[in-house]
Order: sequence, then C-alpha cells, then structure tokens
Amino acid sequence: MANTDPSSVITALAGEIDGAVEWLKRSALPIWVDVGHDAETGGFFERINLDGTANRNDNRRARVQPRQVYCYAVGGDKDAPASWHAAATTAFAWFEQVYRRPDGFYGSLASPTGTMLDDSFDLYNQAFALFAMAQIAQTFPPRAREMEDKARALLAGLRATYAHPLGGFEEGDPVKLPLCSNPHMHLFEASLAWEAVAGDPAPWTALADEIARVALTRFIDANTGALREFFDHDWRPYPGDKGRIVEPGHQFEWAWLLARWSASRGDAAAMNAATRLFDIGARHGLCPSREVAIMGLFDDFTISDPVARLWPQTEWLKAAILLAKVGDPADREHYLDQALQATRALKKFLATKVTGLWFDKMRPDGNFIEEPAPASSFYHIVCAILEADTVLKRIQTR
Ligand SMILES: O=P(O)(O)OC[C@H]1O[C@@H](O)[C@@H](O)[C@@H](O)[C@@H]1O
Repeated sequence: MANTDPSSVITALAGEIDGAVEWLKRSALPIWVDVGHDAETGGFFERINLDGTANRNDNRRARVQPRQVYCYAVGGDKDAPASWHAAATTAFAWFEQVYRRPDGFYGSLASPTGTMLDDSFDLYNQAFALFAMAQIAQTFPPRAREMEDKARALLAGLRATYAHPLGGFEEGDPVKLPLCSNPHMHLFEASLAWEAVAGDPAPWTALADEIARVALTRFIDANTGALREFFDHDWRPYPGDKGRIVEPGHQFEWAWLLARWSASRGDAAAMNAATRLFDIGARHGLCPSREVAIMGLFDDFTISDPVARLWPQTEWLKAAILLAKVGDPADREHYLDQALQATRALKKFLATKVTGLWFDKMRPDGNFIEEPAPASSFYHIVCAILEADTVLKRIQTR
C-alpha cells in the first residue's frame, strides 16, 4: 500500500484532492442544495435516494440542519451561486424556529413540517448549533455580532446547567450516564472555530483549553494512548464492554483537533498525544483488504465493529494531511502517504451512479449497503476536502 517516493506521493495526492474539490463544487454542493434543500420549509432533508430524488418523509435530526448550514456557508465562496448562501441562511432560521426551546437549548428531532417530536437535551446538538453560528459569523460579517451574542448565551447556559465538577460537561440534568467524549469533540471543534472568529475569543479559548485538558487526562488512556467513548460519573471508563470502545474515526478526529490546538498553543505533549492517536487509528483501525478505516475497536485493539462508514475516512484524511504539515518533519512522507490512502478510501464511498451522492456503509465483504445517502455525512466531507486542499497547498509552497 505504501508509496515511498515523496514527490510522486505529493503529485498523486494533489491529483486526488483536485478531483475531490471538483466533485464537491460541480456535483455534491449543487445536488445537495437543488435536491437536498426543502424550499417549502427552508430546512434540509435528511437523505437523498441513490436515484437522485429527495427522501422527503424522514424526520429531521437537529444535528443535520447546522451541519448543512456549515456546508453552504463555508462552501459558498465568491463564485458560488447565490442559492448556496441563501440555503444556509434559511436553514439556520428554520433550525432556530423549530428546535430552539424556551430555555435556549436545542431539541433533538422534528417532523418534516417542523413539529418538534423530541425536545430532549443532547449535548451533541448544542455543539453543532455553536459550530454553525461560528461559520455564519465568519461568512456573513454583518451577522457576526448577533451570532456571537447567541453563541455566548448558549455557552453560558451550558456552563450554568451542565458543567461537570471535574471538567467537561454532563449529558443530562439530572445526571445521565454514560458521560461521552464524542460531544466534547464537537464542542472542541466549535470552540476552535469561535476562537478564530469571535470579537472576544476569551471564553472560547478557555473552553478549548478545558476540553483539551479533559481529553488528555480523562478521555485518553495513559497507558495505551487510545481515546475511549464512554465514562462513569468520575470520568473513569464505563463498566463493561461499553467502556472499552475505541473508535478509529474518533482517534483520527481527535488527532486533528489536538494537533490544531497543540500547534496554536505550542503544547508538545498534546502533539505527542495527537500523533499517538493517529498511530493507533492507522495501525489497528484500517482493514488491509478493503483499505478503509473501520468503525470500532475494543481497548485491546481487537475489532468491535468491522463495518466501515464514510465519515472515518474523512477524519483519517484531515488528521494525516495536518500532521504532514505540523507534525515531526521526519514523519512527513509517512503522513502524506497516509493522506493519499485516506483520499482513495473516501473515493470508494463517492462512486455512486448519480454523482455527488455517497454510500455510507461498507460491509466486511467489501460491498456497500444500498441506502439513501445521509446528509449528516456532508459536513465531514466538506471539511476534509477543504482542509486537505488548503493544507496541501501550504505544504507545496513552503
Ligand atoms: O452518525 P451521523 O449522524 O451520520 O454522524 C456521523 C458521525 O460524526 C462524527 O463526527 C461522530 O460524532 C460520530 O459519532 C457520528 O456518528
């Protein structure tokens, strides 16, 4: 699998990434707004069928709307059709109108016409609300102040009601177990996005630093270097097999975030943790025959779930390309080669008959499950392709 000539790896990687950018701009962004956006309500559909028609009757998860808002705010650059930015704006308005509860938190699930079906609090959904607000602030400067006020109020609410005494956040009020690393990962992502765009970055810097500390001291096992998913109320591994789950996609996703954080803070220990996470994902989380990242391991690195979903491939790519830039220069060729492998893995999932859609799950036998493409994966794809394009260009010009 490994390709050892550095210049040929960069050339191959640049070719793959150019192809991915082309696919994104010419096929994916157009179809997910033309077919995937519901002009009647202003929100986004959950899924597009593989024949290219919208799946209009799905209920809509709160996480999907802000993820799609991010895609069309960040993807709609100056040459983009006006409909892309318009879709981001109307979907955010729909999200606010439908999911926002009187206490300022966001509920979890709504019907296609906008009736709230499950208004329960989920930390995960609050993280994506914050993330979308940051991208709106970035893309639409006249709305920056409004978004910052809104995001600050949401963060204040989270701190007031859900702050965990040992750092990080609770899953519920009253206490709900297990505690989870996953929503913290997305809060970390949102805090880094806000740190870059806020008029007053201080609360976001504090949030990012707090989450990094909890990740380094609680989520990551000091002996193996692996990051777990589920915890008891003292941030110890949750009892039973649940507490032993280690997801390769999340090893990569946290590696990317901790590498970003470490580069901005000059924190060498965090960079070591990030490279170790990457290494665990790459050593134990890749299927040699299918050449893709799989869903689940246990803490002894045996396989807990051999299915390969699309999103871990995007996280593999983001972490590899960034570590090629900010990691140990002696390992650059290794990371570039990993980025090339990840790009090729991602491409397998994008090979649908109607261009611009994707398969979400590859079975252990290498066949994809034939099912509608979920909108929830788009944010992973957009972020990975834009990150790979930007970082590779920086690597090439230095
Ligand atoms: O499962 P969906 O909604 O497609 O989201 C895709 C995935 O995104 C990742 O960043 C993680 O948070 C996963 O736990 C999640 O499953």
